Amino acid sequence: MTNKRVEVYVLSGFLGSGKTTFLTQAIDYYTEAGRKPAVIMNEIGEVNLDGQLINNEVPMSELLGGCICCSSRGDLGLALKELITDEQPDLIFVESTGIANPMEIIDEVTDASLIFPLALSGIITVVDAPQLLELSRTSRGKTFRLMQEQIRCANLLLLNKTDLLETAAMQEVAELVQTWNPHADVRSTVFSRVDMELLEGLRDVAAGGPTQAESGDHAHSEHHHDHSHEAHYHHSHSHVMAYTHFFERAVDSEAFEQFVSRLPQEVYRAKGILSFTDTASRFLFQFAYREMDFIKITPQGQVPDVAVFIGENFSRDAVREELLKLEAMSDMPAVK
Ligand SMILES: Nc1nc2c(ncn2[C@@H]2O[C@H](COP(=O)(O)OP(=O)(O)OP(=O)(O)O)[C@@H](O)[C@H]2O)c(=O)[nH]1
Repeated sequence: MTNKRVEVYVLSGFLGSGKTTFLTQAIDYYTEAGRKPAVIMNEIGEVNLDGQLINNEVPMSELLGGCICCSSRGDLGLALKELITDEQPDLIFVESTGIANPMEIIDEVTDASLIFPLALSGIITVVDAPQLLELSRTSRGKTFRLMQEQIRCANLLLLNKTDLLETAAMQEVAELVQTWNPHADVRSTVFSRVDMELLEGLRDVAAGGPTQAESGDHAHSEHHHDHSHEAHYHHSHSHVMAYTHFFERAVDSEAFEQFVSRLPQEVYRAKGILSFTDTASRFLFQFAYREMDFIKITPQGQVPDVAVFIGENFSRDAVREELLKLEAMSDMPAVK
């Protein structure tokens, strides 16, 4: 009976670090190996855009419009139960929002494992290595502390986007991360590519190794702290905000690119699905840590033209105004 427990992997990492990039590869790996993966995705925006990148044969449950760690306790447990009952997967990946504190999620998964046939098998944190390095040199703010927390609880750490770093800088990030979490298996990655067999080895650690034992204690004490005192940073996501824009009209691709490149520094993540007046295909657009990326897609199901902007204390109105101006230049209707 105990062998039949569904393996649950918590995937954490700051916004845009490469979690979905990792997830698509993990899904391919397990599907090819004849095992059935399922996914729970949590997005702070009102639509799940990352889900578009996931093979539509993979059972997926969505927790939208908020952060797992702030939404009512039990939502994640319920989603896990439903997936297990309805789909009988072999393993489940829980992709948290980039702003979630994984401690709370670990807490919920372990709570659920008391009642349902599942086991927390690994905590994988994807780190945007260049971003962490810059933050460690320049700021000690909330984002930095959240990243630190996400790194501390992992048993597999992917130092991602190393294609954007020199060797010396890479060394600096690796050392930093090692001091915060000496227990984790740390790997440098480009586009989150890693030998997926590593995941198989995580189970032993998660089953009672130092990382999990520490995280467990931590989760409980932090949790207690949150509810009894002034909101702790990871529970007050008030500094992080999102604006979701549903398009009425398709916009010009170049004008849109220019608009994205002019976004204020405070907007550190944006993504969307768009139709352009000057392209035949629709595009999934990504903006993370000031880098822009457009991928041609044919969305599954009915997905409207939409873009989500995530950042700290930026003006939603200003972003909206700019987008409305772009829309005003077009007479081609958007997909709604
Ligand atoms: N240069 C570079 N870009 C990368 C790498 N890994 C991922 N990216 C890009 O970074 C962007 C964000 O990647 P995602 O996998 O969507 O990140 P995420 O963590 O799922 O993002 P959220 O769901 O918003 O938190 C995409 O445009 C990726 O193509 C990398 O190693 N190097």
